[in-house]
Amino acid sequence: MPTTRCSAQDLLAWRQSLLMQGGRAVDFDWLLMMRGDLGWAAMQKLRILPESTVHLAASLHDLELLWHRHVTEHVPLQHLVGRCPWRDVELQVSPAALIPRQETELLIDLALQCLKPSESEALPQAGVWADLGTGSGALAVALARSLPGWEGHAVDLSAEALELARANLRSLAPSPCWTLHQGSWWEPLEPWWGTVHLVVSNPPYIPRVQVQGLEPVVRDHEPHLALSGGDDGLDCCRALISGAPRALAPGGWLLLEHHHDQSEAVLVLLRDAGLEAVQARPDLQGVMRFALARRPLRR
Ligand SMILES: C[S@@+](CC[C@H](N)C(=O)[O-])C[C@H]1O[C@@H](n2cnc3c(N)ncnc32)[C@H](O)[C@@H]1O
Repeated sequence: MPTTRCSAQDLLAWRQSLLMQGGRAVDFDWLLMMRGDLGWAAMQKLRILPESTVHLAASLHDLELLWHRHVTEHVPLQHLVGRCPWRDVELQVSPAALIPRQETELLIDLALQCLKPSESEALPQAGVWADLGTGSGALAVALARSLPGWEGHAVDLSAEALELARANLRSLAPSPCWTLHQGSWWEPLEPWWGTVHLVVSNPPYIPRVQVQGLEPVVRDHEPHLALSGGDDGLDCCRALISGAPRALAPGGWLLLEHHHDQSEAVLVLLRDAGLEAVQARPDLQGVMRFALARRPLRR
């Protein structure tokens, strides 16, 4: 593969000239890291030691072509490099599924906290988890790695997304503790209804009319099946919550990600479904983006 060797100041001047075409510096530096293998520390060194020599794992020409496609056709950089760092892994990504978002990483921390409310407790050794609307398989990969003794189920309506999830699970969580299912939300898990201890879902939650107003990098390149949540954005949350009391095991947890302005509505849906310990949780900006609840132990 062609590589590049040049001075730090030449690289910075080249970077500046490409940023004049458009796009964000933070995205350009992400491309340098993911395709050029130029880490954060090396990036800082460019400015401190402008005379130093830099090695990139790609040619400047290749990087220019990728940046040009990103700026002119709004192709997500993750699609151009085919990979995306997420939690402690690097996932394969493609137009078949949503690019996993950083905020969704928190859903895993929240889920593990539900299973292990205090530091002194251990995670349960066995159980059943499900990731409904798995997309690239990001959440399923994280659960399979965190809960190795558990049985896992990842569901999606999209066959293409499931193929991507399969590739990620095979390479990042190779133990045979997970199964993929094509179908709608709880429906393919009917044989397991009443036995699922932990369910995570980042469903499509954008109100239909807002989808057309999204940035082209999202609207034109990510599957609309992963984005639109119906007229008010809550159709998928309603389906997930209404099935939860039957499908969860007694005491089992449901954790959902939702849009920035849906917290109250989702909490009401969870309470109305008869779930208990209903709580909202914020993202790193302090915005309530997650909701959790559990099935009561006794009815
Ligand atoms: C917002 S994406 C989330 C993907 C992945 N979990 C993540 O966090 O990156 C929502 C996913 O739900 C899937 N989906 C949409 N409708 C569905 C349905 N009725 N049943 C199952 N999955 C569905 C989409 O195909 C998409 O992969």
